Amino acid sequence: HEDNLVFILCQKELRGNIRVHCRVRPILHFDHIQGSPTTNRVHGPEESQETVFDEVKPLLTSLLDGYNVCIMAYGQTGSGKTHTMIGSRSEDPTAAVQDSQQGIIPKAANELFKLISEKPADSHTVEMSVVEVYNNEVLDLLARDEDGATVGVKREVITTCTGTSEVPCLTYELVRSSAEVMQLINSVLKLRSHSPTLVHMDSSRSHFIVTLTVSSKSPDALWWSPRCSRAASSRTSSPASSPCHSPCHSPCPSPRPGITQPPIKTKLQLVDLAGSECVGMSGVTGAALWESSCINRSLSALSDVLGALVERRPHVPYPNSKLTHLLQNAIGGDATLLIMLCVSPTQRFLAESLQSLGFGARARQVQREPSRRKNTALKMK
Ligand SMILES: Nc1ncnc2c1ncn2[C@@H]1O[C@H](COP(=O)(O)OP(=O)(O)OP(=O)(O)O)[C@@H](O)[C@H]1O
Repeated sequence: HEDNLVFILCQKELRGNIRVHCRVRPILHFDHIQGSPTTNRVHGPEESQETVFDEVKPLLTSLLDGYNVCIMAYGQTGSGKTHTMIGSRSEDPTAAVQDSQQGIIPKAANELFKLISEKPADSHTVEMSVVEVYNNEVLDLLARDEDGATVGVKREVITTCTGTSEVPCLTYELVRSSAEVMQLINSVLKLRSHSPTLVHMDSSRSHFIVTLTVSSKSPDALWWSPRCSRAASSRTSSPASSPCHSPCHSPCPSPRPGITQPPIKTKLQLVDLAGSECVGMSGVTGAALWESSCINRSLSALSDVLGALVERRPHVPYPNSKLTHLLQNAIGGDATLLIMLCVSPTQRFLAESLQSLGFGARARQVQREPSRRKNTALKMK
């Protein structure tokens, strides 16, 4: 069809270890798509949520094997990032989303708890945090007011003495099932900023980051009922981390030093980025224009970070934006990182689609240390 694009993706250098998939959202009169090695995988418009998730599923196994994992959706506004990460929302917010319409986050939570159920009882606990980065501020979406209602509370990102980034006082909630994960996400999604634009009537104006921290006891510690889990059964602040600057952090005590090992913690970060936007096309003004400018600046900071990593520069500008500072451990650290590029294959969005593919190509050129396993003794039958 003359209005649509056929993507012919080609790439000279494929040297990095960041995986990049491209998802093309369906449009009317779509003919066909050709994929090639710019990305590790191209998901055509006809591919279901299930098929997309099949590619992601093995990462959940590696999470339980001791690797940090980050899955991030990137793309222009309206290209299908929220559809890919969370899934289609029904008109009726109280209605359950059909399995076939669920995105990566609910499916990943489901798979994670399925895998945990196959492990020895009480060997794993999962805590969850949810933040949004809105107008370059980090908001803790699980923080509650005195009536118990979730309210976005501003938090800072700091660099710890080990050079990693950390959010002191971030709220973590213990979750025991994928239903609990989705209940919490649905309760905070209403806090996420949305605005109508000329390109997308329900455009997300913030980056949305769900983190599931899995604590796994080493096999020799299974007899031990950890005091940490007692703390985690109520609401906690920053228990999953070791921020040396965090005033809220109280390290989990080892009950018998020298005999048991503390639990190993691995993180699954699921990121629905706000969409890059050409303000001329989206027609935003006033507060929405400021939001767009913050979104575009943070995405360009993300691209700068990738550029610095590609060139192996001694200084990587993570602190230039709250988004990159927050994602520092996943982008430059030891996490297995999958970027899902979302594109709308129409002539009208050619420049945005090329920009997204350029971002993906840059990510593919980053050569990082191979993902590191937290503890080789972790694998439990
Ligand atoms: N692969 C797909 N299959 C079916 N519908 C899709 C697909 N991708 C996107 N859509 C639909 O397109 C619309 C826009 O998608 P979505 O809200 O996910 O965009 P977005 O990239 O998150 O936008 P923004 O950055 O502005 O928030 C939604 O109605 C969504 O259901």
